[in-house]
Amino acid sequence: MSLDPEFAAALAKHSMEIDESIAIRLQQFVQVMWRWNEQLNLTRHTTWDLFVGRDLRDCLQLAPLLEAGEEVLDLGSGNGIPGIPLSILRADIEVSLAESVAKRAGALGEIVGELGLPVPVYGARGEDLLEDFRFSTIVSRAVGSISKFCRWVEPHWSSVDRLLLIKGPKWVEERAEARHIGSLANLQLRRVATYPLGDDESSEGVILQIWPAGPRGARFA
Ligand SMILES: C[S@@+](CC[C@H](N)C(=O)[O-])C[C@H]1O[C@@H](n2cnc3c(N)ncnc32)[C@H](O)[C@@H]1O
Repeated sequence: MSLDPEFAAALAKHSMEIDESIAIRLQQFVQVMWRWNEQLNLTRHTTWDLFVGRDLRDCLQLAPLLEAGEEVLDLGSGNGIPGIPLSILRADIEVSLAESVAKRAGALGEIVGELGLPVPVYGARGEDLLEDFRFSTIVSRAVGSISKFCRWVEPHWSSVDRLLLIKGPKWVEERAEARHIGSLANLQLRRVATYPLGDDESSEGVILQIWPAGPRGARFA
């Protein structure tokens, strides 16, 4: 398989340099996911420019924040973003996907199967998985507000070290709300990446790291 010229053009337009073998794996993912998108509502990003400018941009910002050997859960994976690109970009981490809508989880299982990726897919609410499984990092995009995440994970901090949440410009209001209602008590929050979103240079994406205050979270402080 060779690189689709429109994908190559979008990568060049957004100044992203990616090893060709990795780009081809990403292309396979997108093509299979877009096929499933004809039956299920998985994404509105159905051009290479939107995939690269929005989805891949977020994944490329997230990937270097993970350490080798991490066990990562993508909570609310939906169309597989960020979890599937992450597993392609970082073969040295273990990625699992949680998706609560059964049809979408089924499609994700078919997608990772077709791509031959070692990525377990759980048709379940991500927070419920924390009863039985441990993950070093939960990653997530477009699933819930900061306070909602804090509430979901609050009983399970013994099963996860930190959250890395991909957020758009509304993160500041979400943080204010979370502080106001006390969701961030006993937690630390730090912005660990900031980057321009798409063509709109005035709009920023961020990645927020949230972890327990005190000795347990000392290595992130
Ligand atoms: C808007 S989509 C986002 C999909 C993808 N992460 C993205 O960024 O494009 C949110 C997905 O999260 C799923 N979801 C919401 N709450 C969840 C939870 N607690 N556990 C697992 N999946 C959840 C929804 O079913 C939906 O498929």
